[in-house]
Amino acid sequence: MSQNDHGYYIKDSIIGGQAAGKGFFSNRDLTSGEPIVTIQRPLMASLESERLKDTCANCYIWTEGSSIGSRLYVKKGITVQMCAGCKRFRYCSKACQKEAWNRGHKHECKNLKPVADRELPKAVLGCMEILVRRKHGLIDDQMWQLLRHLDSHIDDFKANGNFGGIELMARGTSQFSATQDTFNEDFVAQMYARILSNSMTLVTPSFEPLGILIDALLCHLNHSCNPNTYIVMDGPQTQLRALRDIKKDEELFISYIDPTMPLTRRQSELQQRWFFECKCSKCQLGLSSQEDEWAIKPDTLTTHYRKLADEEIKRNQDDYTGAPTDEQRAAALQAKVFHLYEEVQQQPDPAEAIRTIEVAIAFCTKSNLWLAHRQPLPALRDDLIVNMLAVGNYEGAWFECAKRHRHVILKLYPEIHHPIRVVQTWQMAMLAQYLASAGTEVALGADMALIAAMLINTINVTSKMSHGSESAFAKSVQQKFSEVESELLGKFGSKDAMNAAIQRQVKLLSEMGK
Ligand SMILES: C[S@@+](CC[C@H](N)C(=O)[O-])C[C@H]1O[C@@H](n2cnc3c(N)ncnc32)[C@H](O)[C@@H]1O
Repeated sequence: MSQNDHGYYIKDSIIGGQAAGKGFFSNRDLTSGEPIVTIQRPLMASLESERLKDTCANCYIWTEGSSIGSRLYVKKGITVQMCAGCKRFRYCSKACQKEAWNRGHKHECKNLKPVADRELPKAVLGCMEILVRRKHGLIDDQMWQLLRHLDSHIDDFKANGNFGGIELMARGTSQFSATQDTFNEDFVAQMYARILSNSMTLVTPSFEPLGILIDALLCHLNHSCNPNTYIVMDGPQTQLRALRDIKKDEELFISYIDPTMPLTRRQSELQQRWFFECKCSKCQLGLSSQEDEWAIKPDTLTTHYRKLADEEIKRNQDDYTGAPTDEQRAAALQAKVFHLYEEVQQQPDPAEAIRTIEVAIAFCTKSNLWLAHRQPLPALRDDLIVNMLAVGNYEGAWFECAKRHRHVILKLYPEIHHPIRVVQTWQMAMLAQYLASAGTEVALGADMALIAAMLINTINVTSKMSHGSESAFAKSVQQKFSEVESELLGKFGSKDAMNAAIQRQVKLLSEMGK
């Protein structure tokens, strides 16, 4: 058992009666929102191909892609310049370029030059970085041993038929990194497989995905669909924080996946990517957790939807056995909606995406089966908001935000500082502010500036818990709060008058989300 004074220790873990390798445990009582581990920079982080074009490869500032002013933690006018050597990585400043150069880029830049116009997957680039840095003495023995002890799941990759692809990628990785003299092909294939099965998603402070990261310490965190901690990022700084109060010696869990998905989706994603059957406290509830709750009993489906479900079952016969049951019908309708949801993820045109989302949402509501918090309905609504903002339908996006605020957020993210709850509420606040500045009359009697102020006031408290008061995100919220407060105080004359006016908007906000 390795002990330390950071709030955690690592030891063997048993989850739902099955061995789960090593895991993190708390070495004292922890309070909700408390930081547990802070890593200044993970061992390796690698950007998606698309993000290489607009994101600093050192501090991971994403310069583009803002959803209506909610990314105020990004300095205005910031741009990235391409490395003149490799023509692949971009940096937001000379200082960032220098830091990356000294961290190891100087040993790979010239090798990447001949393949400048070739797209290389993030895992290949990440694996190259690790091999090059170790070859040149830039990863110490202790970190290297931790990394080497991570499970590569090679046998699982062999069993699922993906090992051939791994060998191919590993060959390219060896060649492009010019490390064949130091590591043999088997070793590189194992390292590549370790990256695939142990990496986490690199995200912005507002949870937009940027790429992957590997950290040999954080990789020891096991998964639960009912996690008691979460990871938040602030550029390269990666922090593990408590989602709830945690007792000494409890295991610390993060969620590797979206834990709001129904049981079968969660299980199959965990099995496919991490090769285990989840027996966490939520999975042990089977179909009786809120993620698998339907609005009506499947045996009360209308004839129309029963017929549609039977057609789906017939079309996908291999997935079902015996005569259709009511539960199978509900599962078939769910599979159909997930299919539409997956179509939306591949759709680059926002107007087309909106059309598909509206079909899927109408299917959920007209079948009467879906509760507002049952997936993929909330995920479809999130995508609807993003795509409506992309086409400039700010009012439409507002009403979807109001519905999410009223029906979904409290249910899926009950903790006041749940980072997704904080970020979604912040997006909504910034949208309200935009509508106020545009003078849009959203609803009779609605004062969008006051609604924005009310939401910003809440987030000003909760973002300090979710992200930490020193984070760029919480600081940008604090700054916005001060601006809004002084503006409104000027208008209302006193805090009491301002708060009374805000209170009158609370009911209206709820009504807008009906
Ligand atoms: C990132 S590693 C976590 C650390 C791992 N336990 C170890 O000892 O290296 C991911 C692997 O841990 C195991 N694991 C994580 N969460 C689990 C869970 N809830 N139940 C069973 N195994 C789990 C699986 O083998 C998974 O592929």
